[in-house]
Amino acid sequence: MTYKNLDTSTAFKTLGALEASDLRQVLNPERIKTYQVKASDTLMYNYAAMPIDEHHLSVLQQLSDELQLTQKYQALVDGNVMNTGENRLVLHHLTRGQVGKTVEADGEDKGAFYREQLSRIKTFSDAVRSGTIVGSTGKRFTTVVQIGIGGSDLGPRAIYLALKGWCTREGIEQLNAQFISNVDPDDAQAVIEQLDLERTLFILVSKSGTTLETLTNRDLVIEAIKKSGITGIDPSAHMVAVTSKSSPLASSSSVLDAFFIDDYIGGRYSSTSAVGAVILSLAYGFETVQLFLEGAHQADLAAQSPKISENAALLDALLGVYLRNVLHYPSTAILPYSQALSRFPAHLQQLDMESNGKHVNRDGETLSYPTGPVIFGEPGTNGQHSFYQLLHQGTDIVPLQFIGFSVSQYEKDIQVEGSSSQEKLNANLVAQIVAFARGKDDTNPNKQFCGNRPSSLLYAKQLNPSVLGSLLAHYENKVMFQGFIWNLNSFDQEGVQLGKVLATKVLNGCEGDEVLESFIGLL
Ligand SMILES: O=P(O)(O)OC[C@H]1O[C@](O)(CO)[C@@H](O)[C@@H]1O
Repeated sequence: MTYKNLDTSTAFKTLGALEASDLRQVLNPERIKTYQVKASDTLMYNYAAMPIDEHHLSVLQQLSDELQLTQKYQALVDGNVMNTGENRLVLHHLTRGQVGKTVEADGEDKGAFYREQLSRIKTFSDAVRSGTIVGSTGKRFTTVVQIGIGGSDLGPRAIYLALKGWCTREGIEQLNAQFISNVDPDDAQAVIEQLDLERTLFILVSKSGTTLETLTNRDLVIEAIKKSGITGIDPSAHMVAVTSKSSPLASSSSVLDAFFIDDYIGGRYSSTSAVGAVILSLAYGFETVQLFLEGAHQADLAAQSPKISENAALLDALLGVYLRNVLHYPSTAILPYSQALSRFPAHLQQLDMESNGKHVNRDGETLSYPTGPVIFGEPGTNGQHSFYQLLHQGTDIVPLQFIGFSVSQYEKDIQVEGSSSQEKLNANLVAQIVAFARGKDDTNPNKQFCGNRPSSLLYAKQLNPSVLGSLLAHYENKVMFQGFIWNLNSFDQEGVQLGKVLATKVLNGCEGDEVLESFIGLL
């Protein structure tokens, strides 16, 4: 297998010479029906509103073949060292099923290790949910609070919120879940204020076991429990850990139990490991976790096909690179028309920007082309009343990724003026795609919409655990393929270190406790 920079590729040069399709002209019903690929059995990727035609597609296929993108994916799932910066395997796919070969590392079968953790999570969460395991004062747990940051917060929080409505309508018994992430003491305090501590189980999540924010928040919570004045309450009976076996947390005796991941699961790729599974299983039950993992596994299997006509993640990745490196668009907006996905753009922000926000290739050589775009987003229709003005009429073109569902989660809706709220939501979704693509002429330049603004659509019937799993894995695989295309290592994050080092310097007494004083003191 060969690794090479994008700008040395023959197919990329051919791609650059093609003229982009004009979306004001090309969007038609036939194209909408045919320009789509299954991301899994339940999730579709539609690219009718992308500025490309059959010619571009055939060159994108050549680009994929030339850069051996699916072979690289196969190498990854087969257990090769793909995180070259940290000399690690990349195994998050194994947390939801077997895509490649059996992987042996650290003297064990890694698939068996992740399955064993899942089985322990099932046993533990069943016991908590049934009341077999109770708090230190004998009361049943009704609330779980995840303490973690970055990948130990964003993905789990996004998936928890994404499934609440579905689980409620299904009648699934639920434990309430809350999250503490920021080292800002107000974040923890706002959560603690609302808790019945006797009925609360904290989940301390840190792969490294050394993250300053998480350890500080743990201590803050322990202090709050100790100071609560509740007779007989024991903080260690109200806390479990999710960490790696080599972390300092693993040997801590001050937790009720510990569940493990390892160095081969990157934080932003850890939602389907114990990092996401513990809270999801406690809150919604293990069956919900299983459905979620199966959906993710389906998308992983679909990502193996070398044909872009069968591989939505691969095609989404290639089209994203076309927009970024040929049309030079610097950002991408994620626009879920689903309130349940309110934190999903924030998760994708970390996934994409921490993975592919790199300026050197996997061999450490400086790249001469742009890599990962800036990612941002909000659910529709809220975003429409906020930043869509710039998207429609601003001077930058921002590619858009819409996400939509036919049926709401609670399935409770009313008709107002002849339509339901869900119909209004989806009417807005498709109206936006057409408005961005086609624009509108007007004699008043202020009311002119230039159009020709690209978008794609991921859609399914309803946001359920399996669809959510597919959606999550689709994006993980898209980001991975883009990393291969740009010849990056998408699995380390050295860019977050410098700020941590300088903050520690300030804390170690470098200078002052006022913001400006410490700022000057660092120079
Ligand atoms: O799970 P940990 O080790 O506490 O790390 C939390 C987060 O910190 C980061 O390393 C960035 O600082 C992320 O990649 C990670 O998700």
